[in-house]
Amino acid sequence: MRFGSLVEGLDAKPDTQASLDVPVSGFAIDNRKVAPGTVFGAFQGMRVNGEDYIPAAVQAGAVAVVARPEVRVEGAIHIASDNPRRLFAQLAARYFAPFPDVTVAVTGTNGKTSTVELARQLWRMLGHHSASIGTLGVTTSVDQVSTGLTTPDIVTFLSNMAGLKREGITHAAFEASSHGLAQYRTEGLPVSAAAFTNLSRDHLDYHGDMDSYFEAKMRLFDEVVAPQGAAVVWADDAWSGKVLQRATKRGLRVLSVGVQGQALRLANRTPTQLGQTLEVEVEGKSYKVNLPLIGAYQAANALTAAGLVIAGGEDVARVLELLGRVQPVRGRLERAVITRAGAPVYVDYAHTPDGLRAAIDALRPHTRGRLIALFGAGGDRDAGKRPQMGKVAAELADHVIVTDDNPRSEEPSSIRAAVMAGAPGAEEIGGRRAAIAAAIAQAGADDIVLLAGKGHEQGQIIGDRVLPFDDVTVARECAG
Ligand SMILES: CC(=O)N[C@H]1[C@@H](OP(=O)(O)OP(=O)(O)OC[C@H]2O[C@@H](n3ccc(=O)[nH]c3=O)[C@H](O)[C@@H]2O)O[C@H](CO)[C@@H](O)[C@@H]1O[C@H](C)C(=O)N[C@@H](C)C(=O)N[C@H](CCC(=O)O)C(=O)O
Ligand SMILES: Nc1ncnc2c1ncn2[C@@H]1O[C@H](COP(=O)(O)OP(=O)(O)OP(=O)(O)O)[C@@H](O)[C@H]1O
Ligand SMILES: N[C@H](CCC[C@H](N)C(=O)O)C(=O)O
Ligand SMILES: [Mg+2]
Repeated sequence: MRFGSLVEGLDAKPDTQASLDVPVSGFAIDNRKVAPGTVFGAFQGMRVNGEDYIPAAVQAGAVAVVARPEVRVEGAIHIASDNPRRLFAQLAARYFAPFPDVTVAVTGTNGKTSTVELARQLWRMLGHHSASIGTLGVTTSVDQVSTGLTTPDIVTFLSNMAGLKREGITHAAFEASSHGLAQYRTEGLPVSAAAFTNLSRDHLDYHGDMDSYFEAKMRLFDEVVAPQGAAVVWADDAWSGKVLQRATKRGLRVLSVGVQGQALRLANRTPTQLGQTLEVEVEGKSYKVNLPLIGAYQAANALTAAGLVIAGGEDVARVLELLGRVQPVRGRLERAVITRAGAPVYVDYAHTPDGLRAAIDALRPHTRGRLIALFGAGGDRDAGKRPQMGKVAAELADHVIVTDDNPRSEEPSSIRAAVMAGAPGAEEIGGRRAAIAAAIAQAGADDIVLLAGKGHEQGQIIGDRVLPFDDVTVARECAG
């Protein structure tokens, strides 16, 4: 592919008279990944300034550099833009195309992974070749490959999407995290529908305040989803009204979902032993759904996923019926083991105050005795959420154990202290294995144990080392 054809028609200003007729062999945002023929995106980051690596990228063979107009580029074409991340995404998308025919995105503080995974499963049961991209990696019905981040960088994202298309995937759902949206990591390809799950405290270390965090997420509806696209909005969140306004203003086809939803109205929800029964009203008709997942939050994610699939033209009755056959999502209210005493141990990815509330609320109807909640808070992440997580747990659980969850570069005991400050009466046990062992030893026959915060994660990040750690395995070992 020639660079000139990639730039054609885009609002891009090559500041050179040199020929644009050069072959392009790839795209990179990290100079260490530049090979001869690469287009390099030079962006100002949080940690370092990618513009400083332009000479190294050119040295390594970059043929063009996408960067701000004021930046100096020598020895390669300079494609200048005031928003280089966006332009880079547009160029890269042209290079990597084609993509799966139907692509949908999910944003929100909690529920993205569950929603994209359930959408993938629904499509598969409808007979489509489907995939999801997010925290669990790239998932198809035959494969799961981890990418490290929820929203991978733009080059990984677009090349993964193109790779899926080559494998025959026609339907793909991806998570759009607020970091990813702010950094244009998931742009360029046509997105036919976007969903909003909820908004609550997280990531304020990066976004500053809730309004900026909300705005970052709204780029999905304002800019990323296609102009003729659909917005699926969980209607029962405090921020939903604002999202609905934005989506309507953009002229999107709006499907609101939930107790206050108009398109899919949740008229009733009754927990059963292994799941829940939902009564859903659509265009005046009532449908009964036997969802084999527990928890109000998973009902919300399941209906949001159904909304995305229905927005793509699938039959309502069929989609709602298929919700009765979905599989659990890895690490989201996953039952790891039943202890010798008879207490079920659940692993969940709750890592925010709201997530913890949702996880505890989900388990409460299934608890006859005490609900024992164990969790920690991540290091080098939003510190303000720590006492709030403590407070939610202390209020809603019968016993709280505060332990470690990826301390990263921080001192584990100070993270625990910050959580403990919000959780009067909690027990502090450093070292996650010892804490899990203690929780399991304390649980009686009627009790239930919640291990929150790590879900599917396979490691404990201490300093810059990742030690193998899996809550499900450790729970089984401690219960054995
Ligand atoms: C805060 C954050 O989101 N950082 C991500 C972001 O960094 P950044 O743009 O600020 O980049 P930077 O490291 O300052 O570097 C600036 C530029 O210089 C380039 N560079 C850098 C060094 C070098 O030697 N050569 C070079 O070219 C980099 O590729 C980058 O383009 O872009 C980098 C490249 O893609 C990511 O690796 C990095 O993720 C870091 C590791 C991270 O921990 N991110 C987390 C917070 C994250 O993104 N989480 C979200 C949300 C999870 C959730 O939903 O809860 C996620 O989507 O996973
Ligand atoms: N709809 C929801 N409402 C409230 N809490 C939820 C909801 N969905 C999930 N949660 C809580 O958040 C946790 C993470 O869920 P999930 O992985 O689906 O979210 P996510 O948005 O992908 O998270 P991340 O930001 O880490 O990628 C769950 O384990 C649960 O505790
Ligand atoms: N995607 C989230 C996951 C947090 C999970 C928790 N285990 C932690 O490490 O804080 C983040 O990077 O903030
Ligand atoms: Mg996720």
